[in-house]
Amino acid sequence: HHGHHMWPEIERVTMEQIHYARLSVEDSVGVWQLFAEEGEMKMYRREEEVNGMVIDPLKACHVVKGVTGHEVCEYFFNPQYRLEWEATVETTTVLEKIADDTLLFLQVHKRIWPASQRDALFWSHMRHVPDDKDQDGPDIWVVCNNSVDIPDLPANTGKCVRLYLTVCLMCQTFVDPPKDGAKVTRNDLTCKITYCSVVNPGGWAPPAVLRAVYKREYPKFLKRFTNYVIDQCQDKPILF
Ligand SMILES: CCCCCc1ccc(-c2ccc(S(=O)(=O)CCO)cc2)cc1[C@H]1C[C@H]1c1ccccn1
Repeated sequence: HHGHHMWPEIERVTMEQIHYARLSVEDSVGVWQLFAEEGEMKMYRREEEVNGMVIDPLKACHVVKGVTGHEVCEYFFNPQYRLEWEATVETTTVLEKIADDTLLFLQVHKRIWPASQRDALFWSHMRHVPDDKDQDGPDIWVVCNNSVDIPDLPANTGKCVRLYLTVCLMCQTFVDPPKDGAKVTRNDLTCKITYCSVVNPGGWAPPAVLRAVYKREYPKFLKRFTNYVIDQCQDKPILF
C-alpha cells in the first residue's frame, strides 16, 4: 500500500496522532478539563472553537482487564463489527480497500436533534507500533481515522452535513506473568486505552447543544465499545 497516493498522509497523520495520544493530560499544552469519570474511564476535553464552531478536542483514558490492545483495535477497525457497537451510525460503507490494514469509509450518522444529520468520509488505518527503545517496551496497537476530501464524493450535496474528524485509538497491553510459568490467561491481561478525537461538525450548531451532545455521547460510546470487546473476547483464544 506504500504506492497508494494517500499513503504519505496516512503515515504522517498516524505518527502525529500517536505522539499526541502518548502525551499525558498533565504535561500537554493547553488546559484539559475532566468532564466525565466512570470507574477507570476518565474523559477530558479542551474548549476550542473555530469560526464560532465547537471543535473541542477530546482525550479519554481507560483501563480494561481481560483483553489485548490488538483485540481492541481489531474490533474498532474491522467494519464487520461496526454496527454492533456503534449506536450512532446509521450506515457504514467501505468505499476502498487501500490495504489489509487501511480502509476508506463513508459513514452516515444518525441525526442528533436539533442538528441536521451528519456523514463522515475518512480513511482508517490500523498499526502495531513496536517500541522504538527496547524489546520489552510497551506493546502498542493503534487505529487512526482521518477525514479526507474526495472530489467524486463532494460534501453537503445530499441530506447530510459532512463532518470532519481525526480520531486515534491507542492501546497498550500489559501482561502480569502468572506464577511458575503457568499459561497466560485473560485475568493476566490489562489494556490501557487512550482515545483522542477532534470532530468538526461541519455546519454550525449551537455550542451549548454540541457540548451537551458530546458530554452525553462520548462516555456512552467508549463504555459501550469496550464492554462489547470484553464480551466478544471472553471465550476466545487471546490475540496478542
Ligand atoms: C450535531 C452533532 C454533530 C456531530 C455528531 C457526531 C457525529 C459523529 C461522531 C463520531 C464519528 C466517528 C467516530 S470514530 O471514533 O471514528 C468510530 C467510527 O464510527 C466517533 C464519533 C461524533 C459526533 C459527536 C456527537 C458526538 C458523538 C460522540 C460519540 C458517538 C457519537 N456521537
